[in-house]
Formats: sequence, structure tokens, C-alpha cells
Amino acid sequence: MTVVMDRVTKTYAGRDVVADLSYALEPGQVVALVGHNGAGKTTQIKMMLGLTRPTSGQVEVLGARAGDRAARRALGYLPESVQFHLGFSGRETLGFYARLKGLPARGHDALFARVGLSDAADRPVRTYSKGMRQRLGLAQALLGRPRLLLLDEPTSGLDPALRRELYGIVAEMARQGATVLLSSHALTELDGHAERVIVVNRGRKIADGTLDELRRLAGLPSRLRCRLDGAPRLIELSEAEKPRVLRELLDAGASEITLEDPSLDDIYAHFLRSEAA
Ligand SMILES: Nc1ncnc2c1ncn2[C@@H]1O[C@H](COP(=O)(O)OP(=O)(O)OP(=O)(O)O)[C@@H](O)[C@H]1O
Repeated sequence: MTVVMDRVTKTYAGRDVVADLSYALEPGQVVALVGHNGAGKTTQIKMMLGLTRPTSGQVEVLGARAGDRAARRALGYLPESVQFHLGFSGRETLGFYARLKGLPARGHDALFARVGLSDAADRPVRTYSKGMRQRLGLAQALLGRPRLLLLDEPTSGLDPALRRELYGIVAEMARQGATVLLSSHALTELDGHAERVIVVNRGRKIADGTLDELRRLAGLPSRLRCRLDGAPRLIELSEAEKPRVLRELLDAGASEITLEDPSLDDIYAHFLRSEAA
């Protein structure tokens, strides 16, 4: 296991911002930690980094207690908002972080190429767009080929092309055996990018599984629209009813049939609702 959270609670000013939370992350997994603002995602990441200790429970990273030297060196972290020295070039910035990780300051051309910054490496960060700064942040997180990559809201504010690229890099890291944990506000954009989703609300885990499993668990109906006898029809139907209803509609001569599965936002809202109930 890359990460083991074992009955972890973190209390700030008498309030549990992470409450009795347990899960384990495996090598090669891309896992999304999904929850509203204040759900406790960053606090969990901070405990994995060893920046703060759990009030109770254990956080284990790569077989050691979170924050131990060996675990820290095998970790890559991209904070939610990256701030760099604007006067440094990209290359100087990466060199600085490499030294902090105990790596040589130079010789990171492959990393610049990987994040698409080869041509800008020697320009000051001041001249970088938001997307370019995020790429530099990602390059910093990838230094030293981490076995655990923690990305806090990595796609917020990114355009779709850059988002796709980021997910491409994430998939490649996972193929090479790294565990990637991404935190996110929304399920929607994770479709196809995270094989497992952990939904947290007010510090508690309320769902954990693949998107298909969460879809099944939520059991929300799909919406079928069609035209039957000249009139538009809208039918809500469960997964199990789909084949029968479709057959009957086709037999009855329905046309313009479209089937809309519940969106990931619907599923997310369902879990939040069921927790509040
Ligand atoms: N050092 C701290 N002292 C007191 N309260 C804190 C501290 N750090 C976080 N909190 C509180 O803990 C709760 C969880 O915060 P956290 O940053 O983990 O949430 P999050 O899910 O990452 O949210 P966001 O998406 O806004 O980053 C919030 O209510 C926050 O105000």
C-alpha cells in the first residue's frame, strides 16, 4: 500500500475536520478525493505530507509514518495555488526545488519537455501564463519520479486542453506504478480519469468506489426521450428496465430515441443528500 489512513481524526478548535477516516491507496492507482470546500481534502493531504499530525489514528505513507524522511523524498506535491518567485526562470525554479529534494539542480530538460515548457524554461516566471505556471508546478511535483503524487485541485482554472494534458501525465505516472491522489470539487471532470473516487463530506467518507460502482450504488434513473405517435415523451427508467423499455418502444415505432444516464453531478448530489438525511 502506498498510503494507509487508519481511523484518522483531525480536530481543529474542537471541530473534527477529518473524522474517523480509513482508506488505503495502492500503487498504480489514480484516486480522486472529492468534496465541497471545507470537506477536509487539503487537511488529509497535509497529513500525508507530514505537515500536520492526526489528532488520533495513523497515517502511513510508503510503509513509514507520514512525514518520515524516506516517505517525504518519494512524494510529489502540487498545492492548490502555486506561487513562484517571479524573477526566477522556470529552470532556476525547478533547480531550486530539485535541491530541496536532494536532487541535482540541473539536467531536468526531459521534465520541461514532458510538461510542454521546453521553449519557456529560460524565461522568467513573470512572463508565464496561469497555465504555464501550473505546468511548472506539475514539473516540480514530478521531480525525482515520486511514488506518490498528491495534486490538490490540479485542474482548477485550467483550460480544457491543458486539463487533458495534465490527465495524460497523471495516467502515465500511474502506468509507471505511482499512486496519484487528486482532490477535486466536482465529479464531472474526473470521468475517465480516476479509476476510484472517494467522496468526503464534513471530514467523513461517504462513498468509495469506481465511478461505475458509485453509479450503481446511487441507483438513479436514466432519462429516455423519444417521439411516439407524433408526440415527445420523457421516461425515467432504471438500469434493469432499459432493455425491456427500449424493445417495447422500438416495437411501438418510437423514433428519435436518446438515452441520458444520470450525470456525475447528479450522483455526487445524491451521495451528499443521502448523508444529510
Ligand atoms: N490550521 C487550521 N486551523 C483551524 N481550522 C482549519 C485549519 N486548517 C483547516 N481548517 C478548517 O478545516 C476545514 C477543512 O479544511 P480543508 O482545507 O481540509 O478543506 P478542503 O476540503 O481542502 O477545502 P477546499 O476545497 O476549500 O480547499 C475547513 O473548515 C477549514 O476552515
